[in-house]
Amino acid sequence: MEATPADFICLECYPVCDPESPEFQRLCEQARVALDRHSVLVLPDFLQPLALDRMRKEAVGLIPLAHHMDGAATIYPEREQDDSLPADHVRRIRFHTSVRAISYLNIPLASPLRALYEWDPLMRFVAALLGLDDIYRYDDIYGALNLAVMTAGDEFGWHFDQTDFVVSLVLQEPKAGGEFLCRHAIRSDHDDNDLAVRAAVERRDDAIATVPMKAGTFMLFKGRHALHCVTPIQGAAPRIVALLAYDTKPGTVSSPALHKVRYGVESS
Ligand SMILES: O=C(O)CCC(=O)C(=O)O
Ligand SMILES: [Fe+2]
Repeated sequence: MEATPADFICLECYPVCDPESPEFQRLCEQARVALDRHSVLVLPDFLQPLALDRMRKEAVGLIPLAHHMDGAATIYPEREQDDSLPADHVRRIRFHTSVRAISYLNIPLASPLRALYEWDPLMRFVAALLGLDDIYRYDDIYGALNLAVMTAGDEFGWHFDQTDFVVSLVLQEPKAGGEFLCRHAIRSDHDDNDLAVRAAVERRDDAIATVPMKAGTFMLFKGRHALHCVTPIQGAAPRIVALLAYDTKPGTVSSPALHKVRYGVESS
């Protein structure tokens, strides 16, 4: 029989289709505490080993379709640089990023990863973890679901996201490095909190969390207000992460500038 998305998940630990179960309720409580304290929830061994292997092999086969983003950007990649600020202002500092991205358009229709992203019970599970009645898949044909491949020396500079929530599924871990660092709720919609942001990027901040990105892990992250980066990859094995994006509003998409830099496409 053909596998369904439910078969891809370790249902014993993560009963995503059984919201009434005590384990589901316990996960929601764990999520509430983790997201409130750190903006990030980590569920290890979420993917079944067989599904993980299929998804990893598929991702490796798609690498030739990836766009290589290699450049420096500020922590607010969506904003125009403000030249009236001093040159060393934290909002003008550029951080290096090198990542190969495979867009949603390039993920085959029969892909198990696509099936999992487009499966409503997973989205309802993510909404429940967030304590929300409804969330929406990101409406971006390139970025809603994408694969990020990073090889030796690659890193992802400090930034904030343009989506409310992202689930990262780790398909392959590097030998070393490639850790996800994040600083919980450092800014709000009304306050950029530049002083605290500077302390974080200079690593003078005890509140920076380090997430171990082990293969099979599900990581739910609130990246719009939490500053984050990925440390340089070490070793021959690429770090491969699938990024599943969601938003509180329907119809949300990334900016043309982000499409250009991340996927190499003109979208306006
Ligand atoms: O690769 C990761 O773990 C996160 C990448 C990231 O922050 C992003 O794509 O915005
Ligand atoms: Fe990000």
